[in-house]
Amino acid sequence: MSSLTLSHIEKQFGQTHILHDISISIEKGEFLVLVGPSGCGKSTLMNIIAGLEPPTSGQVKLGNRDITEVQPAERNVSMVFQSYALYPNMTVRDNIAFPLEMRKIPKLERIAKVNEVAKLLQIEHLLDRKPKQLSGGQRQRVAIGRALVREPELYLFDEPLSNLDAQLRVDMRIEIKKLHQRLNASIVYVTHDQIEAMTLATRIAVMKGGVLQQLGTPYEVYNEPANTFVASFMGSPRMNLIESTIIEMNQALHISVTPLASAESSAMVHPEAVVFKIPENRISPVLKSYIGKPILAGIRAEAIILADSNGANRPTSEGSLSNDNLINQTTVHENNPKAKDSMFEFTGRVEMLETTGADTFGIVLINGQPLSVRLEPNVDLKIGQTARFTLDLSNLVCFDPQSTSKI
Ligand SMILES: Nc1ncnc2c1ncn2[C@@H]1O[C@H](COP(=O)(O)OP(=O)(O)OP(=O)(O)O)[C@@H](O)[C@H]1O
Repeated sequence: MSSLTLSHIEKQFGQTHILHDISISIEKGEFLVLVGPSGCGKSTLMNIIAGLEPPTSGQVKLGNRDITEVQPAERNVSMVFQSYALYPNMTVRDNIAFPLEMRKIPKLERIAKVNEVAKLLQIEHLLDRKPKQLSGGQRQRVAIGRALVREPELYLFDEPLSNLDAQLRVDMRIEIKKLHQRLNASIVYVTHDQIEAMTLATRIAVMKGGVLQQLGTPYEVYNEPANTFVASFMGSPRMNLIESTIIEMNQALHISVTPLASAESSAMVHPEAVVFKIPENRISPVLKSYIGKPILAGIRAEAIILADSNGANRPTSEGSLSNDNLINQTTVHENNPKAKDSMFEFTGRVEMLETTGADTFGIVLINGQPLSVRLEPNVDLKIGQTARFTLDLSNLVCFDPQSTSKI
């Protein structure tokens, strides 16, 4: 297995600029997942790595070898396609053996390698069948087998599971993860599936419009997104981006949630300021220069939990601002010593509830702004009711509304 280095890759098709200055390095044994909206250039980048498409400029290196101009067959890279691309008239055995035959590997060695791969993928009993006698999942295994048998320096997987049904996708995802761990293979993998990206990747490259937005571990892209695009793209439901202003109060920075009145939500704009103290660990030196300025406060749905479904019977505000406005916040740790001091309570009205089985997702209005929250599956809430919620700001991410970058 080898490392892969893409340096300043540009790609134009005629006058259309598809990839802009893409530089990515992966270590030996890394599992890089490329994600991004349709048309952002993921497949074009894969094709450049495979040698199926030349870059307009830039360099591709496999280990220490510059392969930018090397023919696909000479690159020692295996690609697994979404369409499987099996030869319909050949048996499974011959399909898997094909890359070895092309390389003129002696017959006995070929047989041994095919058997070894078939055993690994548990398709030994299918070796004499033709592709049309296989299910989608079995075909995909054969396609993976054909890639494995070559023992390449790098594997490329272009949406390999997208033609499979939901259950098979999950099973194959686990198989691919196990395979990666077992072979310590270097892999570049394209997917539209968030869960695939989060569970398989050692690092994720998020692309938009041919530009690399962020390259980071699943934890980093999920918890420390580089900009609002990554924040919204990674994770379901998408990260809440709450229009707020940074204010200083009692020598501490706070977010003040901007009241947004719309025809439907005007009743839920809190009459008082809705202010939460920003935990120390979430304050970058730059954030201090935003005092008095608007920001977008990024908060994940799971950072908000139901505190009390009977919100109407609890006080909605506590404390006071120097200008005598009331603050709609209660620091939870004042009442519960076990709670973190990054936790606050607020009152919100439930606008929408959606159950997926394992979770219930809700939309709650806070100062007229919709907030996605992740709730227990059997939560006792009704649309239109007011409830108390606990908000944990320990993973708060602030964004500049103009540049959209993380502050
Ligand atoms: N051979 C080509 N000639 C001209 N334009 C092309 C060619 N191949 C791709 N494109 C364009 O390049 C852009 C990126 O395409 P690409 O297939 O790389 O995107 P993608 O991110 O893989 O999309 P999807 O997720 O839908 O597969 C698209 O606008 C596409 O129309």
